Amino acid sequence: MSADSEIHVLKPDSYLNNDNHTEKASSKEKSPIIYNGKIVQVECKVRARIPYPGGQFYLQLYHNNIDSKEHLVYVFGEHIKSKSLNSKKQDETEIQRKIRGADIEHNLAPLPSKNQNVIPLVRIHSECYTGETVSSTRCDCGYQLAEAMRLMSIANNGVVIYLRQEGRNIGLMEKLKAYNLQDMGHDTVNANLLLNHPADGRSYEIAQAILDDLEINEINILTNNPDKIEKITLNSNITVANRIPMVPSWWLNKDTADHMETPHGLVHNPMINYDQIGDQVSSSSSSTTFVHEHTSNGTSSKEYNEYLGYEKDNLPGDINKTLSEPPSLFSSEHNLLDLNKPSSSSYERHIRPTRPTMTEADKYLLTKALKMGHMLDIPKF
Ligand SMILES: Nc1nc2c(ncn2[C@@H]2O[C@H](COP(=O)(O)OP(=O)(O)OP(=O)(O)O)[C@@H](O)[C@H]2O)c(=O)[nH]1
Repeated sequence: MSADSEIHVLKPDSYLNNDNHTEKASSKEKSPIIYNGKIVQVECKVRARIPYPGGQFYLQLYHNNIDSKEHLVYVFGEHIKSKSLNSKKQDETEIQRKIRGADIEHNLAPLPSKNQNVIPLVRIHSECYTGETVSSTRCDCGYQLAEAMRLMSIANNGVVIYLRQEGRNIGLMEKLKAYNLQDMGHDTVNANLLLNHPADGRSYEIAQAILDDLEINEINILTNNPDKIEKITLNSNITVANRIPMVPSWWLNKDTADHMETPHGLVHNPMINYDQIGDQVSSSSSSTTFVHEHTSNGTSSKEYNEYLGYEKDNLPGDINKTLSEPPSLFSSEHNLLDLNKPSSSSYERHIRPTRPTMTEADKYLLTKALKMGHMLDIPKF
């Protein structure tokens, strides 16, 4: 079942047209958020104003009782407040409160009064050092973050929950190994499986607790990932009012513009034999498992691999077999930045131009659509 069958889908532009805004529903009764039998608790330790090329937002740093990571939140809009940040601490002086950023308002931008009752845009984003900091063009993470921030800045009503789940929670070291496996011809899913990691090992209880801390219980979510929608609403009082697709800008050129008009599902592309790709995804409550090795009629997903430019079937299996075979490197792509121009900010760098040919990021996106069930229609290349 597609998440879109239950959730209204909005195009980013239509969200920003105030006529399509949905008013906040009254809050429902709350139940505690549980992870491994433990009630999840989060606390916003500090909040600070961040000026950036798209405007200003508040960066909030959280601690929690589940892991030792410092999860972050980017708040767009003065009206979104943290309960834990602003709660009174024992023996705290006024200056100490100010240094934590409690109760401080900077009047970041004039807030259109009607936005205050509107369901906020929410992006639950997993850390991607490679895509966001060193601008790897092997994924769309940097673009997604920049685009989410752009939309929230315009709406002046949104929250990025930035979870420190590098590499879909396998960590940077394992992710770099996965990068090497991708250079040997595997896609991002198979690379994880070959390293004995789940294709996607993330869960979202901490994000649920952060939303609760922000007193947000109804969201307009920016995602293509049905698993994320399912997990953020699981056993919680959070409801998703609308989904705003995160279609990469370079998939929205004139040749591909019509793909947004199609319902979720794959646009017919003569280069792919969809019948032979078979069932792409089946979900379990703990992790997502992928059905891709063979289709129900026994044929392999060879066409899928060929389409993406992978040389062989390259299905998860014996890692020694992988290592005994010579790496097949993709051609490198250095045409995204004009190196003769002054260096642009990472925000600008991720707003990428239209691309005529299939890149490594396109292959990553196709793998997400074809093997991970992401709700992305495929343009013609
Ligand atoms: N293991 C692994 N993780 C990756 C790779 N490329 C990006 N990531 C991680 O994938 C996460 C983002 O997941 P995606 O599947 O791209 O997107 P999503 O968050 O599930 O879905 P959207 O909400 O639609 O963006 C981040 O934590 C990235 O670090 C890769 O090649 N291997």
